[in-house]
Amino acid sequence: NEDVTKNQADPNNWASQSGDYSATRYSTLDQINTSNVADLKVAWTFSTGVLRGHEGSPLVIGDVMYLHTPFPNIVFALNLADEQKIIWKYEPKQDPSVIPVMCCDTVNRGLAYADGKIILQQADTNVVALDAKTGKELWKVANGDPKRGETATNTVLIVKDKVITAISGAEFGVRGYVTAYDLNSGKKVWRAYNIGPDKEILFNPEKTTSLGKPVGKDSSLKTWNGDQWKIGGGTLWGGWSYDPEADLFYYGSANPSTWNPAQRAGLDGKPIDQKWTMSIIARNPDTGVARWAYQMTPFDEWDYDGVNENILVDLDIKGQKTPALVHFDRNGFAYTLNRKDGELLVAEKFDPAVNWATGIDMDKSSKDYGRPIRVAKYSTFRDGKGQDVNTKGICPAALGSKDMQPASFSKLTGLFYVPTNHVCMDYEPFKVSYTSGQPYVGATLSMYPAPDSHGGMGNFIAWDGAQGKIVWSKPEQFSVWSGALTTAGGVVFYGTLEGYFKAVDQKDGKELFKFKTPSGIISNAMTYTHGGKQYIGVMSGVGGWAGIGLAAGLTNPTDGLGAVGGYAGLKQYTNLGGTLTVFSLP
Ligand SMILES: O=C(O)c1cc(C(=O)O)c2c(n1)C(=O)C(=O)c1cc(C(=O)O)[nH]c1-2
Repeated sequence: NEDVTKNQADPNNWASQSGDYSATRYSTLDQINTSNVADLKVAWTFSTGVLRGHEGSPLVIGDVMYLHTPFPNIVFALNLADEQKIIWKYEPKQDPSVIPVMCCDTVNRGLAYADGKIILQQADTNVVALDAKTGKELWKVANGDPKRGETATNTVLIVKDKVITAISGAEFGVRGYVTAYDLNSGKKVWRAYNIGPDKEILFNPEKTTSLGKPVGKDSSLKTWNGDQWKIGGGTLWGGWSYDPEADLFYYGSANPSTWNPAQRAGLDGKPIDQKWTMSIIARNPDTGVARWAYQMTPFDEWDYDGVNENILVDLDIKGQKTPALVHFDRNGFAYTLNRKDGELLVAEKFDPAVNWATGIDMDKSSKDYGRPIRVAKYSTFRDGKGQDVNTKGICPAALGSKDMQPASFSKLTGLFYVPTNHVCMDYEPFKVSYTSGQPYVGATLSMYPAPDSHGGMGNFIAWDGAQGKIVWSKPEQFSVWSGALTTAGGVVFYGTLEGYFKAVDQKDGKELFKFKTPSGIISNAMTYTHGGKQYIGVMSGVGGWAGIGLAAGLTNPTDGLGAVGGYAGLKQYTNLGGTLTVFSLP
């Protein structure tokens, strides 16, 4: 979309959730830099009036900031040229019965802007286009049905005249799909499922490839036992990216359901892949047809959803400039692929705790090429005997070495800055039956800091995507559940679950600034200018999966799929909130 490209190219704006189509979250602004960031002061704050987890970030287009909230998904337009006065406020009417159908808090990952329209996807899956000037509703379309377990938390991707969007609910047996709507009318253009028959997943058996080979007929169907695929999960709710040159957009798919692997084994009782869950998929935005796909975790046994963002940068790999895609997966491996054809280039652990696999098979002649090399004792399937057995000490935990919190790529250093988790788990699968719209999980979990390490549950790291190596690592007490921002000022910004907003040096991870905001931070740092002055913004509001205990008032340690016990210590540091804090130099 030309308007999106134009707005993204102007660093005075923060024009889309990921900053640019490549999802680098890098800004060329440098007024605030390593030598003066310690002097940052709060310029202004804004209370959203909503508690629970605040994800995503505000957008800034020219003089206007557009701000969203978790359920009920209120949208504010604030006039930056007139003391942040509220220009308009949009409050959708949503049935609160959607709240218990959301797996991991009532979060929303933010708005999109194009051609004078603000696009919001509400928790109840309604996609709404608002007139950016007036907040008037232009069109509205239901992308799913919460009664079937379908909800929404994602931002949308706008490419050309299409609004591309996702669906959540793999913990409710929802079969995931990606849908394109016409930006001007809201009319549905195409829908592609991630699992099922070829004509529904829009895979071309001869032309869609995986690791360089055509996927062949029924590439998904033949990896499922019977009809399980119909309630098989593989939703998508993470970050998007788009390569205009290849004309491909990229996303990852979530876990197969249920979480009890014994219920998903093949007819012969052996593991089967459950394609295309846990996969990165590259599709054409006009037709939805897949160009390539790569599955990170075949036959998932741990809930290592593959939905994390895919960052598109050109990297020097073995002396060759390569159009790369870099992905930090929940399973603890960072993958570098060729984004044009899906060739696998690098796959290495970015979390030293990872123990469920020793590595990824990189031998092109091996029948297991591209597949994880598993460690039997951390299997929760155990040759079919894992049901009702508590497998202990699996690293990472189900929420992965990294969850939805997006990383950033700095053009200054050529490195990736990654908010990570450092958490392990015990996982006990049990038999569960499917009822439409009800949880379909089938596992009891407990979570704890990675043992024999620094005692904390997170690290903020710098990563070399060409070498597949950690450059530096900064320990954090809790998982870093906030998205990173890098700038040409040499600084990288992120927030912590305790509520600190931090600035560190891209070179060595040295902490240059920190400020305790009113609540834990799970949103993404952003930057913009107004009146020639650079500002840095971040929302606080604890929640998400890691903060679900506080957000939903849960205290039983195994509630919140094990996160309540794991992050119980958070309540000593912070409380619910919903505030935007904007910083500037004095
Ligand atoms: O499978 C799904 O459909 C689904 C949806 C969501 C979501 O929409 O927030 C999460 C997850 N899974 C999930 O596995 C997960 O770790 C997670 C973390 C969060 C969060 O916002 O903190 N959401 C979700």
